[in-house]
Parts: sequence; structure tokens; C-alpha cells
Amino acid sequence: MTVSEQYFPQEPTAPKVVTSTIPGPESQRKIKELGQVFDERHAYFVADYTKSTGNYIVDVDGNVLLDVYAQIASIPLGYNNPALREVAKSDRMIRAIIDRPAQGNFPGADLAEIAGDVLKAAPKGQKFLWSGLCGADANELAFKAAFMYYQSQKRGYNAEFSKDEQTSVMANEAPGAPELAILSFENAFHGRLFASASVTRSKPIHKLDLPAFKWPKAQFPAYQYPLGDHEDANKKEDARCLAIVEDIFQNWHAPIAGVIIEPIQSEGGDNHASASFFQGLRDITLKYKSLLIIDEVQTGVGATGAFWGHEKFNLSPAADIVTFSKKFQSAGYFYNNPQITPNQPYRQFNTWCGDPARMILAGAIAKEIVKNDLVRKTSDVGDYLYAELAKLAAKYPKDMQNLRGEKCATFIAWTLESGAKRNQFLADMKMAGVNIGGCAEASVRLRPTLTFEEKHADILVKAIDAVLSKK
Ligand SMILES: O=C(O)CCC(=O)C(=O)O
Ligand SMILES: NCCCC(=O)O
Repeated sequence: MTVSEQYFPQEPTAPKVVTSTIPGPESQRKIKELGQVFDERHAYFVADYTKSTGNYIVDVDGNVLLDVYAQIASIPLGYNNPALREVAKSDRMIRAIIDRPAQGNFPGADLAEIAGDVLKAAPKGQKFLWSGLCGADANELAFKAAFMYYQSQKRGYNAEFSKDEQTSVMANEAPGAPELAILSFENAFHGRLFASASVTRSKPIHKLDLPAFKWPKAQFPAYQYPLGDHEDANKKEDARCLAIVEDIFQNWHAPIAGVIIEPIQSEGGDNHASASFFQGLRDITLKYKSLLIIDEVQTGVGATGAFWGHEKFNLSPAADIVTFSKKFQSAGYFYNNPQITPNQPYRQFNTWCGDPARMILAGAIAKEIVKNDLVRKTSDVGDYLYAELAKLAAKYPKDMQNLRGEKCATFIAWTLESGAKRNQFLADMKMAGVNIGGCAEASVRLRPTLTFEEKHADILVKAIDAVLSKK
């Protein structure tokens, strides 16, 4: 029996579309009702989460769709996963939910164990954990840690704050509120809060009207595909982009305390960069004593063929900070240098300091992934799927340009001729029984769960073929 058969004996064997539009009539009615109390304009359809199972999402009209978008890449083990349902019913989880502690001040007796279970899944070289609430929060907490670290290295980790610092910070002025920067990359997506929106560079809609930190941006490599035919050009592209980073470090008017980067730029288009680009970036951050922050919010937790996407780059030394959320359900960051812990308490702090319920879930997700060897299995199914998609890309070269994600498990994407054609494709795929997502202006991305298997891949490939053959 496969893992998905063990978890989901009742998983549908095929999609079923019973309405002539998606959203269907009941979804439309409920979306309208929702609109009375909540901004409903982003809703594609209304889901029935009691009926959704494994890799299939069911809507309120009874449509059953194979889900390769999985709540914007954040369902790790399939809908209604029985192992996670057991964890949800445990006394420990119930306590964590109804008596949610302010875990900074009043940690539960089991917090060290709960955090330890999350840390068991940490990327190689990471020893400590700080906990937050969502991906943007995780990134902003990481920036705070980077800024405090930068200043503490300048001042001396154990040195006291000066009077001048204490007075000026209350006026939002230097030296207490110093001018420091985080460097990010064009097309990056790191969230939509204030500092995270400032380092997000994928679409204007994410940040229009928000005051922004005036921080620098470098260029992320833009490779030519297929990669095998363009090795020299792509190496030059790495060198060009690293030279831009180095130039920014040398010339930016303020110190750059940290560099944030996704192992694969996701929302911004599934843009990949080589291990040597990432090592080059690591070398530059070391040279300028800046922290390397790897944003694993979307790439983490087994989706790319490693537990953490950047582990494939074998960075030496390891990244300074690694942020997580989405498939891990819990959010936060890992780090390895004890001096990244702020030099005084109450600097990195809030009422909840994370959420033990979500941390328990993260530990359980990691345990299930290891127990069922799901990183390797997802990698194998990704290889199978990529080979099938490469055949389709040869058949439909205009509608499947720049197929990317070879050897990156199911983290696969391609580009269509225009945003309008891509959007039509996503809509047609729903009518063909597949819930699928886009990224950037004109790309399609696959983000199935880690229980997505060859039988699901066959259904997906057949649906893509059927949709593209009718264009
Ligand atoms: O649009 C958002 O805020 C969620 C974005 C995200 O992580 C994505 O689309 O990849
Ligand atoms: N960044 C994803 C937003 C959702 C969507 O465009 O469908």
C-alpha cells in the first residue's frame, strides 16, 4: 500500500466536476453571503473541508478537484490526515488551544519538549528556534534579530545601551534607531507587513500605498532554459548578479545587516539559482559581516526534494537564520549563533511568542514525514512528473515555456505566453478537475502535498494535456 492509500483509504480515485462553472451556484451564493461580513473578492470557490480528503479538495457544490495548489503551498500531508487528526485530539493539543499560554512569561512544562520536536527537523547546522505566527511575521522577526545582532557586534554583546541611544530611539532617530538595511532581490516575495513588504519585490499590488523602508535590491539570476543547453550563459548570469550584490555592499549608504533570499523564488515566478550562486552570496555576507537569512516559508518541509530547499546547496558555513511557515503550520526562525539571541530579554518578545498548538503540529508533521520517508518519495514522484511534463512541453511549446524544477521534487513551474492565457488555463484546469495555482505574471506552479503520488501525477498530466489540446 502506498502512503496515500494508508492515510486515505477513502480518497477519491478521480476528480469529479458536477457544475458548469466553478464557482458553481452554491459557491456563488455562499461567496455573496460571505461578502456581507468579509472581503470575499479573492475566493475562487467555497470549500467543504469536512469532505476534502488527501489530495482532493471538495467544494460546496460537490465538485471534487485534485488539489495541486494545496492552500497556497501549505497543506503538508493531505486534507483530513488521520495522523494529524489524532494529534489534534490529544490532551496536550486541547490544553494548548484553550489555555493558550503567554509562552515567554509562563512557558508550559512541556515547551522545551515541543520546541525540541520542531528543532529535530531544523536544517543542518541550526540549533535554536524562535517562534512567530506566519511567514511575514517570521521574516520580520528575523530582521529584528539581524539588526540587534549587527548593533550588538558593533557595541559589544554585553555592553550597555548609551543614554543617547535610549533617548533618540524614543524619537525614532539614530543612534537608538539606526539606519540599517536588509538587502533583497528583484521578484522576491517575503510577505506583506511593513518590513516584509519592503523586501518583497514581485508585484506592486502587494505594497502600494504602504510607507516603505528604502532598502536596496539586487538582481536574482534569470536563467536560460533548458539549463543543460545554457551552462556558460547561466554561469555568467550568476557572476553578474553576485557582482551587483558586492557593489551594493560597497556603495550602499547604510550598513546592510542582513540579506534575505528564497532558495527558489516562489510567488515571484519559481525562479531558480544555482548552488554556486548561493555559495557566492554566502561568501559575500561573510566578507561584509552581514547575516544570510534564508526564507524557507514556501520551499521548506519537503517540497523541493530536501527537507529544506537550501540544504541542497550545502552552504558552508550554514546560513545564519532560516525562516519557516506554510507546510510546517507553525512559523518562526532557526539559527545557530547564540549571539543572535538578543543581548537582553524583552527585545524579541510579545504576548504569545508563537503558538504551542501550531508547534505541536509542526513536530507531528516532521515526525510523519520522516516515518514515511516522504522527502524521498516526493522527490521520486517529482522526477516522474517532470519527465511527463517535459513531454507535454515538447508538444505545447508556447503554453509550457521554461519548464523548471527538474530534480526539485514536485516544485515545478512553467510559463505561458501572457497573463490572460495563464489565467484562462487555471480556470480551464478547474473545469477539468484540477485546482492549480499561478505565480508571477504568466506562470503556473505546482504545489501539491507530500502525499501526491504517481497516480495523482497521471491525472494531472492528462488534465493538462486535455486543456492544452483544446486551445
Ligand atoms: O499572496 C500572499 O500573500 C501569499 C503569497 C505566497 O506565499 C505565494 O503566493 O506564494
Ligand atoms: N500570491 C497568491 C495570491 C493568490 C492568487 O493570486 O491567486
